[in-house]
Amino acid sequence: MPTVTTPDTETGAVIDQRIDRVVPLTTPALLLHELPLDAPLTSAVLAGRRAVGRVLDHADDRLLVVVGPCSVHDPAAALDYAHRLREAADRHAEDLLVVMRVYFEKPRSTVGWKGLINDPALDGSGDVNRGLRTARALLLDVLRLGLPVGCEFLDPITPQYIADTVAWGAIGARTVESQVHRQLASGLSMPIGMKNRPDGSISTAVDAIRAAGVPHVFPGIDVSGTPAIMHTRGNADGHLVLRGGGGRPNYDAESVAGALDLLRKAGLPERVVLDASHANSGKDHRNQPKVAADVAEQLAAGQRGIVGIMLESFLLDGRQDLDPTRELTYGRSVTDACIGWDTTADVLDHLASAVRARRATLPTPA
Ligand SMILES: O=C[C@H](O)[C@H](O)COP(=O)(O)O
Ligand SMILES: C=C(OP(=O)(O)O)C(=O)O
Repeated sequence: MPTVTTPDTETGAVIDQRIDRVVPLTTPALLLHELPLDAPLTSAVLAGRRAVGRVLDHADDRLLVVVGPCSVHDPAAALDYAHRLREAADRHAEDLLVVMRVYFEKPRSTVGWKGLINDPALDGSGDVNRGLRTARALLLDVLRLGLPVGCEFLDPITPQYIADTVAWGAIGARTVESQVHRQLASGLSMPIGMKNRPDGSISTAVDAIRAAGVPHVFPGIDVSGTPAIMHTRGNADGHLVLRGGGGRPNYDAESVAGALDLLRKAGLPERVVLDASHANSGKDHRNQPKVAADVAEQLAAGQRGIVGIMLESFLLDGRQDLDPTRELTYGRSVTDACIGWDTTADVLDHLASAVRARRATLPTPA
């Protein structure tokens, strides 16, 4: 055995020179014990994942709709939103598979609020223990309402605390090239959407789907919170999410055809989810219905490669700044601008009728 030498830390001059303080983090097992996924909810999550998988595999001709706030900052408002979404999801169940966006981790271009898990008090105090508890409690509440949930996985540790509740996951535009995130996706139990890079590169996301599709070995934590070597099986349900980038949208028919061609050449299933927000809307929420209308037109024309759409939507339209000196407006996003509820309901109606039109283009079974 080689001798393990540790640096001389007697003077405290070697390690943690830029760590201000260290606070104990609860373990995943403790949180799962406190807020368990009971048997009916477990069945609901499994059913949600299967349903998403069937849409991705074209075994179900509905459209996956991942819709909800850009970020959750107020669990009460998110649950209020979930009640409305649940009604709409039921109404459109024949045509749309609605998954609620319940996003707790925000990747920032530079700096900014990093989401409810990181900072549940919205004031920079960073009470991650409270953030994880609040996030998990809300996820269970949304599941109890009967909605599958979707979220972005950003931190490689947090999935052990919440991933059991999630039916659809995303690796975001800023991390899609990261080996850490591709490895993580290879071990996640739900279908994972890989977003194209912020500069518009689609091939990076295609590479990510391929990388996450195979087994990996990497250091992580197990459910007890113990450091562990994770041996993954690979995620066969990886798929591309087009969100625009490099100053250009990529939801249009020509971009979709190009992306499907890229997937085919890479030997991957030809399927895309179109994000109506982010660079596809130029970050202006008023453009999201226009993007959705274009997507609806492509669906009605018979485009089967489009398996889903993402919408950033909340109770009220637009966005507001986090300002400690002012009370926040209830139901309005504190990150990207969202479409409000009434617009969302119209967009869902429009998409559902486009799915029916696409269905009508199918040859009638003999
Ligand atoms: O979806 C949310 C934002 O687009 C993402 O977190 C980046 O935001 P930022 O560019 O404002 O930091
Ligand atoms: C951050 C997000 O998107 P993107 O990674 O496409 O910027 C998001 O969907 O919240």
